[in-house]
Amino acid sequence: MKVTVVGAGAVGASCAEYIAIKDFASEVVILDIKEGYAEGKAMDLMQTASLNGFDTKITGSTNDYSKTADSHIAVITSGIPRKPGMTREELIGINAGIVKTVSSSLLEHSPNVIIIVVSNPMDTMTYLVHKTTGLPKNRIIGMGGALDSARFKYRLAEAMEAPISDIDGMVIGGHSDKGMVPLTSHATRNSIRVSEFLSDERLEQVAADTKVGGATLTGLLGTSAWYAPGAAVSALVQAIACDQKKMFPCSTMLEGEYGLNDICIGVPVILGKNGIEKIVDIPLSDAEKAKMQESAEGVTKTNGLLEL
Ligand SMILES: NC(=O)c1ccc[n+]([C@@H]2O[C@H](COP(=O)([O-])OP(=O)(O)OC[C@H]3O[C@@H](n4cnc5c(N)ncnc54)[C@H](O)[C@@H]3O)[C@@H](O)[C@H]2O)c1
Ligand SMILES: O=C(O)C[C@H](O)C(=O)O
Repeated sequence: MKVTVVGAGAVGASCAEYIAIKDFASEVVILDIKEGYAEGKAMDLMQTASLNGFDTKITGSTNDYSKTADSHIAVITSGIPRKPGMTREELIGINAGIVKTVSSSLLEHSPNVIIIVVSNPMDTMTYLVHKTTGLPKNRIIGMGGALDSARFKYRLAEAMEAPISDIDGMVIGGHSDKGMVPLTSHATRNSIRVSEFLSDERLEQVAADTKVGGATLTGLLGTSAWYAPGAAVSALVQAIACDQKKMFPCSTMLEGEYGLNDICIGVPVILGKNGIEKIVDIPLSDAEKAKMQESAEGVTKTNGLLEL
């Protein structure tokens, strides 16, 4: 199983590291446009192999896509991250051009590849890859919901003073400060609804903190986060590579599901060897439906900025 990670920056390197440590891929190619950068990251990571006990071969490439040939899965992390005070949507001007060029270069050398889009604004970048590559929808996956759900579980565990392994919960909707829809009424601690443990006010605070999870970290770090994003991407890559049939919220092209059409937005999907093998269309409460609709309007507005 060969995996390519485009962008050797913070998220790309973190994701390559987690993939290697889990040791399920035979090869990870990291590619970056910056001369020598991907080669350097690959060499540094390879020098952790004997310490961390993995056999995955990691190689680097300065913009030479022939080295990515016949990849099964490719992750696009190339592009600029936001700075404190910015929204993800503000990145569209630079990142759209990068994502368009990168996806077409990947496909030249790996016509059967499954693409995971990470660059922001992620839902719109996922839509762009659909519109410009014409790939079947199961092979284009936007990563956002897996990360947002991990942050939701972190905030729930914090509020309940519970171990995170006790918590289950999911965030759907757009991967944006305003567009996320944490499914608070479905979240549980060992199958008991979290509303049994937390007041409505505390749950609202958890949801609010979850939605600005990325912005909070950007404020603290001066650039956006990478450990949890890298871990979230590696979980999706593993689900596909190992045909796990695991469910994650991912940005996918909707054709009527959740009452939405011609939009990529986060909903639960089953991931296996074919990429997105099923969209799980769960019933939402009226309040959740309204939030999902509002989120979709935000994503559609950003999609309107694309030059297609
Ligand atoms: N979807 C998510 O949940 C999520 C999470 C975290 C970050 N992100 C996004 O991921 C992107 C990367 O974030 P980061 O922190 O790793 O940024 P970074 O600046 O650390 O790394 C980006 C890398 O992309 C490279 N690059 C730029 N243009 C390229 C091209 N045409 N081809 C190949 N490489 C190119 C740069 O040289 C750089 O090394 C940002 O857009 C960020 O907003 C998304
Ligand atoms: O917050 C960002 O801009 C990066 C990413 O989307 C995140 O949620 O960490």
